[in-house]
Amino acid sequence: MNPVLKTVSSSSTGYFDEDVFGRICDAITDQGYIVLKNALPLDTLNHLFTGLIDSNPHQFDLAGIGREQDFHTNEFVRTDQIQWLEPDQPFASQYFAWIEELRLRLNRYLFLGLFDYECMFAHYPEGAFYKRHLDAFRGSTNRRLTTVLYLNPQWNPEDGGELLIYRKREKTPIETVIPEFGTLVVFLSEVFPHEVLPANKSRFSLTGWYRINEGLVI
Ligand SMILES: O=C(O)CCC(=O)C(=O)O
Ligand SMILES: [Fe+2]
Repeated sequence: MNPVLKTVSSSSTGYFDEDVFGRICDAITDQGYIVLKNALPLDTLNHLFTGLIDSNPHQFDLAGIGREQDFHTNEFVRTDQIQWLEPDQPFASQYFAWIEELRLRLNRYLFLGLFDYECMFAHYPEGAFYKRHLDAFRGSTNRRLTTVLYLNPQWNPEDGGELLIYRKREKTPIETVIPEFGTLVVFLSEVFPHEVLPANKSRFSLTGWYRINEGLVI
């Protein structure tokens, strides 16, 4: 093997950067979250972006709060639109392979017991927002780890749309994330309140959750 490639392992769909997985596992252990630029291969990002721009905007539904019987929309809390992603969509296969590899590492090193993963494209039209919230839904604790991947080429700081991450009961954010193409955020879903500020143009993210295998706690 080429020594330059020694920290890179291959999969059926591409190459995994061991260093990136190690940094995510370390950060989740030490501080519960991480913000990383260019964590995923460019090829994987480009496939997702192609899938996103090919998708029919009418397939985006107004996002709701809560799940199943608890589901309702509330324009005072969030005004984004969403579309769930399925693993059998070809443009998403590399992404799901990467996510699965990360799941295995997190379980191996952190014993998180992550069982599966669900994700959605979210479209925030100009002016859309999502007020401060926690991702673990009321009545359910099975979302354990959140991932947010941004797919906005040529995003400038003055375009707004930042993700603010807080510690519970604190008003000053610990992180202000600019939603630039390729930036990935991973955090413990029940631990970090966060919010999306309005942007002055369309903003796209791919948000997902690793879940543990627990039933609803009602
Ligand atoms: O798009 C983002 O920056 C975060 C979205 C979010 O918090 C959510 O969908 O729960
Ligand atoms: Fe969220």
